[in-house]
Amino acid sequence: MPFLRLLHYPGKLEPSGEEIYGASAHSDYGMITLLATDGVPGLQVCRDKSQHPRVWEDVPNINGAFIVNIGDMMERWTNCLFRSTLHRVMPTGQERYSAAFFLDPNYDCVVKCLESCCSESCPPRFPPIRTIDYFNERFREIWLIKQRSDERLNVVSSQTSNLPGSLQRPVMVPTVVHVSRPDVVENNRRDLPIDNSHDGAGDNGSCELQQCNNYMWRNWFLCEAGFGSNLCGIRSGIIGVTQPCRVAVLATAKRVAFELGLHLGKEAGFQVYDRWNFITRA
Ligand SMILES: O=C(O)CCC(=O)C(=O)O
Ligand SMILES: [Fe+2]
Repeated sequence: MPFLRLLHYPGKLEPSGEEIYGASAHSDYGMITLLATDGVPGLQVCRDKSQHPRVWEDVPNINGAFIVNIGDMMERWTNCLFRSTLHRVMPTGQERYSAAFFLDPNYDCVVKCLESCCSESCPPRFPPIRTIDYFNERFREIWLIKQRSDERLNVVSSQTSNLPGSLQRPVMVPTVVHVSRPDVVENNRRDLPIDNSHDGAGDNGSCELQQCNNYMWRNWFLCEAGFGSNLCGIRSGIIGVTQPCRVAVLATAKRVAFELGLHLGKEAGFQVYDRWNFITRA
C-alpha cells in the first residue's frame, strides 16, 4: 500500500530563539520509505538504536538521490537482518521541504518472520502481527505521549503548535481503523469504477441511489480514518449524516448498518425530524 506525504517545515523561530517544528526520533512503521528533500539539512540518523546515549549523524544531501529508510515491518519480516532506521528532523531555523513515499503492507497483511530469516538457533524475535494492529499500537503510543506532553505544558486546545519540536510531527499521523464488511459488499466495492462520480459531480449525481452512494463513500472514508472510533482519542464521537427526506434517512441508516456489519438502533442509528417537530429514532 503506497502513501505519499508532503512535508513543510516552516523554519519559524519562537521569540526565545527556539524553533518549534521538527520531527521526533522515530522509525517508519511500514516496509520501505523513499525520501526526497530540498537539500536543506536537518535530517539525522542513528545507526545503532540499541546504544545509549544515542549517536546522531547528519544525512548528507546527494543531488538527485533518494534517501531510503527501512521500516519496522521489514525489520520484523527479516528478523532484524534489516533494521528499521531510527531518524529525526532537527529544527535549524531554515525553511525545509521533503516528500516521503511510504510503501507499507496492506492493513490486513499478517507480518510474520520469513522462513529464510530464522532457524532453531535464531528463532523469530517478534510474534506475527497484522499490519493494522501494529500501526494502531504505534499511533496509540504517540497519542499517549502527546497527552502527557499536553498535561505537562497545560495545553488546553488540541492544537499542536505549543508542543516542543520533538513532539510536533508524528502526532499528525492518522489512525487507520480496519473495517470488515460482508463478503458481498467487499466484492461489490472492488467492482466499483474508479472515477469521480462518487463525489456527486457525475452525470447521474442527482439520483437517489447515487446520493446514497456518495454518503457511503464519505462514511467509509471518515470511519477508516478513525472518526467515531474509540481507538482514536482526537476523533472519537459519532459520524453524522444529514438527509433531506425520511426515505433517504432510513435507506442510509440501513445501508450503513449492513455495510459496516453494525446493528441498526445500536452502533448505527437515525433520527427523523418532521416539519411539526415530531421525532422518530432508532
Ligand atoms: O522530512 C524528512 O526528511 C523526514 C520525514 C520523515 O521521517 C517521515 O515523514 O517519516
Ligand atoms: Fe520517518
